[in-house]
Amino acid sequence: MRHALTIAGSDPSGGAGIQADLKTFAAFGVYGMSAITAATVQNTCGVREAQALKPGLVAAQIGCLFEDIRVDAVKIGMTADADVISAIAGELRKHPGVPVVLDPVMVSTSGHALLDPAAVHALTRQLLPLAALITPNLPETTVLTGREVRTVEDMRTAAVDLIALGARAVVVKGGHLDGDAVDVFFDGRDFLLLPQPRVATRNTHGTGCTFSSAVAAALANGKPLPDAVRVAKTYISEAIAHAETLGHGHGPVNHFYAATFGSADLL
Ligand SMILES: Nc1ncnc2c1ncn2[C@@H]1O[C@H](COP(=O)(O)OP(=O)(O)O)[C@@H](O)[C@H]1O
Ligand SMILES: Cc1ncc(COP(=O)(O)OP(=O)(O)O)c(N)n1
Repeated sequence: MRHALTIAGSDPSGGAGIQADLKTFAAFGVYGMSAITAATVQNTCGVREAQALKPGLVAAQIGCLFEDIRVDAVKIGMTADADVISAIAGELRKHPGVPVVLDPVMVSTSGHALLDPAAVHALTRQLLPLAALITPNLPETTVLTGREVRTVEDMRTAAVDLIALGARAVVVKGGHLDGDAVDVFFDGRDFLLLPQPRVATRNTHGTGCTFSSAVAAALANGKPLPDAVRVAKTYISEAIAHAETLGHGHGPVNHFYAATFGSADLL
């Protein structure tokens, strides 16, 4: 069995953050571990509060897992602030062979900051170079590149900018586009467009977390990066298409459906 580690914030409602990541790892038959960066108070209606853990505690969680259990892939989600980012980078630099998927989580759908805006520089300088793949959504791509991104053509241009910034490969996610949900993969050489019809649903809580942890799980299972991205896109598309309404706001996606009746290519 392969093993993956998520370094992310906790979502007590179970739709996003480490809870979504661990559900995704299980769907891919991957043993999941977690290092918590922050506690949030949130439900399907939004994030009310978030508090970062002490950086030393974040580093200690990561360190003690690597000491004990082989880690085949890492996913990074909410990093909260610059000190936590330095702590994560310090630990991951000790394990350069492990593929890292960085989801540069900045703001929740409900508009609550999940990353101190002053920490964007630390994220770009310290975490981006460690990542095999980064997976920004459109607003995060704008923050990282300074470029307004509205169309698939803008996404391609921004992907080139992100490689120039030091990313090894990127998926610019198109969940915030008008029209189809097209994601753009670029590894500095080849582009891969991942189109899917937009599902008309409110239940999109945790879609970015689920997508990035699906890529990490597929990498842990030994898939090459482009295949990992393709299977992750299939997984999130199935999980969104079959999401059931839960709570009063944006409900979670359906991991059970995607794992059981979705792509046969997860393992
Ligand atoms: N309504 C939707 N229908 C189909 N796919 C979607 C929908 N919303 C998001 N996606 C897909 O979910 C994944 C996460 O994208 P996005 O919502 O942009 O991330 P984030 O949650 O980080 O904002 C991407 O693959 C995106 O294309
Ligand atoms: C703890 C925690 N981490 C990340 C998010 C954001 O989740 P994401 O999948 O990027 O998008 P939305 O759910 O905000 O659409 C979160 N809410 N909580």
